[in-house]
Amino acid sequence: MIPHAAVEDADAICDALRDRGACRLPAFPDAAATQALREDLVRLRDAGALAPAAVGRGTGRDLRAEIRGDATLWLDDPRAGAAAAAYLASLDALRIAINRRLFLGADEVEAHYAEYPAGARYARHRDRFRDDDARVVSCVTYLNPEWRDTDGGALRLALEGGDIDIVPRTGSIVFLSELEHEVLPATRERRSIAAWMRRRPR
Ligand SMILES: O=C(O)CCC(=O)C(=O)O
Ligand SMILES: [Fe+2]
Repeated sequence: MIPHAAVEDADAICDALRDRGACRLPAFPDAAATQALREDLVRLRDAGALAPAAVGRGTGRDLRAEIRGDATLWLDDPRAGAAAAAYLASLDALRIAINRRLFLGADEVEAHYAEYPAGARYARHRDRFRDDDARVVSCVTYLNPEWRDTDGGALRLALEGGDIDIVPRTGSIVFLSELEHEVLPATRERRSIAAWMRRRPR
């Protein structure tokens, strides 16, 4: 089991990150914000603003849908709506609260909308690159209120003691960016925000 916490309860979130490497935030963002984010993502998708995500970095960057099949847009893109700005602000407040307790040195947040078409996946990976330890905490927010357990698309997170599958319905999960995880294919479109608390490049 991954501990659950309210986004305001930074002590509980940090205890869970320290003890288990992960914490669920089932009510973050609230239902109205979730709806607004979902509508913003669908609007952007319909406007053709999402682009297929690449894997690797620098000269190793490549489009490989068999490894990673989502399409994304950064929330700080000028085309993103007011809901995206509000989400980034609440995530930054969470970053400050976590940083104060765990001394992670995370200076900023970054986040992108993601849409996985039916059948798309993201193979097992870490969000923290081998040659770059900028990302310290990952936060994934799900925008699929109507999701059924049988729709697939779980986030499979490798915790000490074994893998845990998270159903991508609503709410968020925060976890240490060094943990391995993967997105399993779903039978329908899967919408989310992937966000990171990171060290500023120096
Ligand atoms: O959508 C998810 O559940 C996880 C996405 C992910 O691992 C990533 O974008 O790095
Ligand atoms: Fe990831």
